[in-house]
Amino acid sequence: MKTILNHLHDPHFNLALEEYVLKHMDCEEDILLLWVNAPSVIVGRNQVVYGEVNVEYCKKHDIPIIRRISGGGTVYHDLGNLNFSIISKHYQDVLKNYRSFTQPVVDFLQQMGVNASFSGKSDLVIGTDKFSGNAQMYHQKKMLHHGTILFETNLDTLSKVLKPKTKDIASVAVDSNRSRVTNVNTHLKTSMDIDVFKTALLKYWLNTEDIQSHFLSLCEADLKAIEALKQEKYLSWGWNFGESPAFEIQKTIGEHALKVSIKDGLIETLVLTTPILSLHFNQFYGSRFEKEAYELKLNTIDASLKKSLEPFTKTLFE
Ligand SMILES: Nc1ncnc2c1ncn2[C@@H]1O[C@H](COP(=O)(O)OC(=O)CCCC[C@@H]2CCSS2)[C@@H](O)[C@H]1O
Repeated sequence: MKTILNHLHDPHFNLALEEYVLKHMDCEEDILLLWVNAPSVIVGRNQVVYGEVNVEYCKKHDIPIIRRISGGGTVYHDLGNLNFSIISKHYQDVLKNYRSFTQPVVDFLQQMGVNASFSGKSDLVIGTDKFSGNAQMYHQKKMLHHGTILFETNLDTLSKVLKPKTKDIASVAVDSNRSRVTNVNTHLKTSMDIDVFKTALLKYWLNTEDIQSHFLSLCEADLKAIEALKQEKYLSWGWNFGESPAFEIQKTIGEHALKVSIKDGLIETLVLTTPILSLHFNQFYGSRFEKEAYELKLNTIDASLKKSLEPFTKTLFE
C-alpha cells in the first residue's frame, strides 16, 4: 500500500486531489490518503443542496458547500474530522466492500480500547452513535472508497449546518441518513490531538513504523492539474449547485403558496397561488436559484407583484 502525504486543509484542493488520484494515477498497489479539511459541507453527488444544508448559515460563516463525486449523504468537516480515502484496483462485491475497507479503522480503534463497530450499510459506530460515514465510486475498474472519522469535530456547528429532513422539497434526489453522532476522542482513555491520531492510524494501516518507504509523490504537472480541477470544478457554482437533481420547493404563508421548480440549479417555473388566482412569474425563468440572484430579479418586477412575493424571500432560501 502506498500513501500521499497531504497536510493541506483546503477542501476544494483536497477533493480535487482525491479525484485526480482516482482518475489519473496508475498504481498496482492501493493508495491511502489521510486528510483533514477546514470547515466545509460535503454533499453527495446526487443531492439537492437546499434540502440538506443551511445555505444561509454557511454563507454567513464562510463555510463552503462542495459536491463530491461519490453518492450518499451530506457530512460536515472541520479540523477535528479525519478523512480517509483508498483508491484500489482490488475489490470484491459491493456489500462486503464497505466492511473490508473500513475494517482497519475498526481494528485500530479496538486495540486502543474503543468499542467501534460496523453498522448498517456503510457506517461505523461506537455503541449506537455514528462517528464515520462512508461512500464509494467506481471509475474504470478502480474503486474509490472514502470515509470520515469524527475525532474532535465541533458537533454544535455540525448540527447547525445540516438541515433536518424537510417536506418542502420534492425530488428524486438522495436523502441523507441523519444519525446521532459522537467524537472518537471522547472515548479514548488518554486524549490526543488529531495529528498524533492521524500518524498512528497511518502507521497501523501501512503496518510499519517506516511510513516514508510507502510515500508516493506528486510532480509539478500533477499539482498543476489538481489546481486546475479545483478551480474549474470544485470552486464552481456549476458543479456545486448546477449539477443538482431537479427539484420543486414549496412554501406556504397563510393562504398563499409559492411553488418553484428548479432544473440544473436554474429556475424553470415560479408560481404564486392565492385563494383567487395563480400567478406565473416568467421573469425568473433561467435565473440561478440562490438568494442574491432572486433578489436582483425581484427588484426588476412591478411593485405590486413584488409585494406579493417578498414575504417568501427569507423562507425560500433558509
Ligand atoms: N463528518 C461526519 N462523520 C460522520 N457522520 C457525520 C459527519 N457529518 C455528519 N454526519 C452524520 O451523518 C449523516 C449523513 O449520513 P449519510 O449516510 O447519509 O452520508 C454519509 O455518511 C456520507 C459519507 C461521505 C464520506 C466522504 C468521505 C470524504 S469526503 S465525504 C448526517 O446527517 C449526520 O447525522
